[in-house]
Amino acid sequence: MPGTGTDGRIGGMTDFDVRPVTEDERRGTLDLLGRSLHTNRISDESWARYGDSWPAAHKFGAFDGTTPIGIASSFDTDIAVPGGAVLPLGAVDGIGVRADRTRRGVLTAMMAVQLEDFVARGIPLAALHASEPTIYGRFGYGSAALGKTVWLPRPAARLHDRVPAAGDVRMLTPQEALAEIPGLYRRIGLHRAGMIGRPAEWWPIAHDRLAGPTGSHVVAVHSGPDGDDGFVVYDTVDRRTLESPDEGAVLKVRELHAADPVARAALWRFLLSIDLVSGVRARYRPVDEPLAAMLADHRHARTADVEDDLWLRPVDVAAALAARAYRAADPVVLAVTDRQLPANTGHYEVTPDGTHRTDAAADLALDADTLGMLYLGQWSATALAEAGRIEVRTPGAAARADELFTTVTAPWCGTHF
Ligand SMILES: CC(=O)SCCNC(=O)CCNC(=O)[C@H](O)C(C)(C)COP(=O)(O)OP(=O)(O)OC[C@H]1O[C@@H](n2cnc3c(N)ncnc32)[C@H](O)[C@@H]1OP(=O)(O)O
Repeated sequence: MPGTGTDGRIGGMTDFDVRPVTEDERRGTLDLLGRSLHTNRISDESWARYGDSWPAAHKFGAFDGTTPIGIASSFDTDIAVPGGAVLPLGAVDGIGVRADRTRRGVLTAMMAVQLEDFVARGIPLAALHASEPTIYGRFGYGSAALGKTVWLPRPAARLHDRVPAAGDVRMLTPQEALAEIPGLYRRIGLHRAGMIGRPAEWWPIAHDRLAGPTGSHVVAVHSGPDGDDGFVVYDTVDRRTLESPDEGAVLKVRELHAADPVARAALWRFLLSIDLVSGVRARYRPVDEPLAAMLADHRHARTADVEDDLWLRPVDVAAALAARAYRAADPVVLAVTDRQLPANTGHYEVTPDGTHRTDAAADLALDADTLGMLYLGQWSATALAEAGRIEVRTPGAAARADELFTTVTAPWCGTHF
């Protein structure tokens, strides 16, 4: 069976075996993950509520005897790529190594087994959100979609009069949200490269934040001429104190999804209309969301941060390159080097009509993680060459690659996992 029997023995200090997690080991490995991320031990009550979202499938643990010392988890879903195709995705949603066993190769062994498993199951792309940006490049993951944090102060920030906005916004009870939002997310669809499907096991934790005992999230839905077409999930942090009783609350947007610009504008207009709020903060928004242009005074859309959001790993380079669309331009030959999955190492010709392996000389040379950065269109080949990540072997080839790979819309994931 792929993924079993990887032994680790580093300097005689650590002995471990990487193998699939069994049913009985689910809770122990979730606890281990929680400890590594410095969250609380999972209570019986929480386990009863969302233990189902931690199935044994697609989890590999590093074990010292029967004791888990590392966990690498993923779930199967799909991802939209430039041009609109949707590809199977291994969504890596939980990585952790026990604090007394770090820096001895446990993660390295688990990542090798997880990648072999993706290969064996024919999954062409893997993705994750990184706790630290220095960890995953060595395993072939590249920062593929950025997200911006915006701050809109109230009451100063308001939409200008020509922003198209129609329809109604209504708030849902937690029970209505649980029933309606998964279907609405599906109907809105994966309309940007980088968006992923949300399988059944993704929802329970989100549900817990809505309807669980500590649930603080609020959901509002937009309805247009064809029915519900957008939703926002937010919560608030009260900043009123005795010293400043009028400070108001900060409204934190957890997610905002809309099928079209009208629904999106109406949801922003709604958020900016809520009383006793000193400002609206949203993290991981698409970098090209035109909030500044939507405001009467565009300086009130303050971009507080732009950070790495989705990291992408081409697992099957030929399949991944063949699946996305390219713009009209002269072909370019890429020399890809993949240290973890050497079968990917080779030359690929990219043309507007498709891609194929070739023996032709390469115009540009790059590693698998850099291909992950280039793939969704977030970074230009020119920028990656200037940053020393792409070696230009044929003068002018980076500009040609830019013409082929550029996308009009920035990639965006919009789902935390
Ligand atoms: C997708 C997600 O779930 S993101 C969440 C990731 N988890 C966490 O951040 C929880 C806290 N951290 C941990 O559990 C561990 O430190 C891990 C999982 C990040 C790393 O596990 P380890 O077993 O220590 O990694 P391993 O020993 O295989 O290290 C491999 C290489 O990566 C480097 N590395 C590992 N972690 C880090 C880090 N946090 N920062 C910088 N370099 C790192 C190591 O130095 C090593 O480099 P080398 O090959 O040049 O010697």
